[in-house]
Amino acid sequence: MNQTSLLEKTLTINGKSLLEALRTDIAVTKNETDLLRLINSQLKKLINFTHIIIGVTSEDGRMYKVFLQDKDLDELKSTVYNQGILVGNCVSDGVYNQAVKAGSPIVVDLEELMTKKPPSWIKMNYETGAREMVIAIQGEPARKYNFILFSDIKNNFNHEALEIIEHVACHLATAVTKIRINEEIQEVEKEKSILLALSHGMATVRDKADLARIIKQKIAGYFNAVNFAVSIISEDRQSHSILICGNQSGDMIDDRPDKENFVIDDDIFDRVVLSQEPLTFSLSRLKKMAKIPRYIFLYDEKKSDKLIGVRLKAGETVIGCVWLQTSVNISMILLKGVCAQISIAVLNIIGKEKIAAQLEIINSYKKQIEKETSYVQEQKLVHSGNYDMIGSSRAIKSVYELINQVAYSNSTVLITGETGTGKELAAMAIHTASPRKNNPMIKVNCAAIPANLIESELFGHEKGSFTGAVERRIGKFEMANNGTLFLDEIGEMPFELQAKLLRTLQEREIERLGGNRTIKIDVRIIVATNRELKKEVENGRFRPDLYYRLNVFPIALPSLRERKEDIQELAAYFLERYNRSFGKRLAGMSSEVEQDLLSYHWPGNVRELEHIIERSTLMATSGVLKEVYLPKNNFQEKLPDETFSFKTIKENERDHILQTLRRCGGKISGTKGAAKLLGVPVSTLGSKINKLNITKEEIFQIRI
Ligand SMILES: Nc1ncnc2c1ncn2[C@@H]1O[C@H](COP(=O)(O)OP(=O)(O)OP(=O)(O)O)[C@@H](O)[C@H]1O
Repeated sequence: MNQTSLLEKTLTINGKSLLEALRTDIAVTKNETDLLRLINSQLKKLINFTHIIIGVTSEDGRMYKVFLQDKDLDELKSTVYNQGILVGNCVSDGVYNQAVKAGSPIVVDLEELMTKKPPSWIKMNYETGAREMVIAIQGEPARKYNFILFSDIKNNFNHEALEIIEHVACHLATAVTKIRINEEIQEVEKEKSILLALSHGMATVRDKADLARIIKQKIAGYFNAVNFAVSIISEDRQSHSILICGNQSGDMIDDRPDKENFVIDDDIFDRVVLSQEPLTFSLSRLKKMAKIPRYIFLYDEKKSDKLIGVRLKAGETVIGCVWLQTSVNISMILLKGVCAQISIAVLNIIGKEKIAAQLEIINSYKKQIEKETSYVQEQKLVHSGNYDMIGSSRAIKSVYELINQVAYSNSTVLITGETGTGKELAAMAIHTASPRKNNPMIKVNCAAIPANLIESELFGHEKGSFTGAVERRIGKFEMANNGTLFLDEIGEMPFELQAKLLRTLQEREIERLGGNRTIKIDVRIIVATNRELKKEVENGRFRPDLYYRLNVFPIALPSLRERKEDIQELAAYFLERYNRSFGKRLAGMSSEVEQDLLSYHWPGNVRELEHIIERSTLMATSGVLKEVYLPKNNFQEKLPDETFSFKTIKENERDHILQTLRRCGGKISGTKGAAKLLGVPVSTLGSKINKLNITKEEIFQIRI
């Protein structure tokens, strides 16, 4: 009779072998709970023991850790205990390896072991009252199970008990293997269903918020994520930034840190990017590094010390990483599967954002081009308008000659003359007589643009080249390409910019602000000023080299005082023009008016003449122009620029109505009323007075 049958015989109760019953029950055990129940109900009938631990070695055979323990033992559920026994112990701790070496169950006297240096889990058991234990090892070398039974009395485990333990351990090992396989199958099924649910969710991801929501709902809880982040690598691959981050309970913080770019210069990020497998880091250790990468501070090690990094790949390219801070052991296979799906979603988001950004750029270009086209058209319109140069005096004729001489060439022209003498008109005449006439003439008034903006106005800028440069903008030089650039009031050009302008004129190429490529330009330059540039040079306000570069072909426009013989012709020309635009039918002007015009000294030159005729035409009723409104005491009056102020037609209309009302003593209707004089119905004048807000005080307060 062999040993087992002997045992079975001894342990037979009511004709039934307890061992046989246990063996059969163990064989059909499906899960951990059943197995524990069995151990408590049946094994304890065969052997006297307080509790049991079933452990398993790691795949590499270097560690062993708890697979199952007697749940009744509350004292052993303390964190410290679990940390020791659950995380794992080294197989060469002096206890485990001794049992392996023995080849059969060994009894360990815990009191004696406590005098040496026992593993912490033994200490913990001793503290709960255990004084003796049996350790039995079973299974393949790569996957060994250990069964540890404790007793609170010494010499509890006799020879017979050891035999039973050895015998039962063999069956328990089979049962545990089965349970573990079952659990693994269940785990794989669960992982599959998670991945399936995730893939359904991922298919709906359109943006960061969607991805954050899906991760929070479907993954973060499963991985018990204290923190979860997805970071993406920049296009130049020099930095990475957080796309989304959050945790299972709190909201996924969507945009918070993504503005921050972390330069890829640390070992941690590099290691994750290079590793095929997820990498686990200890946060407390990372935070002891000499140079801690800033993104590591997103994770508070007090919540959990474990940070797992997994790379996200699109084809062969690593596009970012997933960071998972968790306190539990997670399936790395599942994590990799999850990350594969996150990669697709991230790629979609980045792609969409990129397309959106490109669309935005295209739209802004479109808008800019539309703006620029309309500007150019406007410019063309102005310059192709029938604004002939009027005058047949010798002085102006010599100007025409110069214009004709220079127009066909590409030479730079410097037009000088008092304000309103027709410098811009002359520039236009040069352009329209030149081979460039079908291309734009672009005007820049150097005095009208703030000094700090002239450079970008002339040369353009790239997006972000300075605060406020929210979009790329081409400059006037580029706009005028193949045409003419008219720099009015060149004397106002900031000194610092004069050198750059000189360089551009010499090299015929420009570089946009913030740009890094030079752009060839073919532009004819015409500049104008009412200052004496030579004097500006002498006073150090204008660069002499630029002055000489501009002064290639000077044209000096005569003042109207110097060509009085043109006044009549010009006045008739303007009268005709404003007759048309105001719908008037003035046949001409009286000889008194002609005389008045001739005797005036015209500090504002042709512009002033034009405005006076415009105003007088507006005020005239019918017949001939009998009166012109010249400034009083004009001969002694101040400098031209100070005397003349531009007015809109509306302002002129207001002034005119006001003056008429004053002359009529505020009378609106009747033969001597303002309405009659102005040639409008009384009701029209009444509503105009209201609209233009002309008050009684204004009418009566001021005497003309
Ligand atoms: N010879 C001319 N024939 C017809 N109109 C003229 C003549 N000269 C000037 N004008 C008109 O006078 C006005 C002022 O002319 P323009 O703007 O060319 O002068 P400017 O010398 O450039 O003035 P500023 O120095 O103030 O810029 C314009 O409306 C223009 O059409």
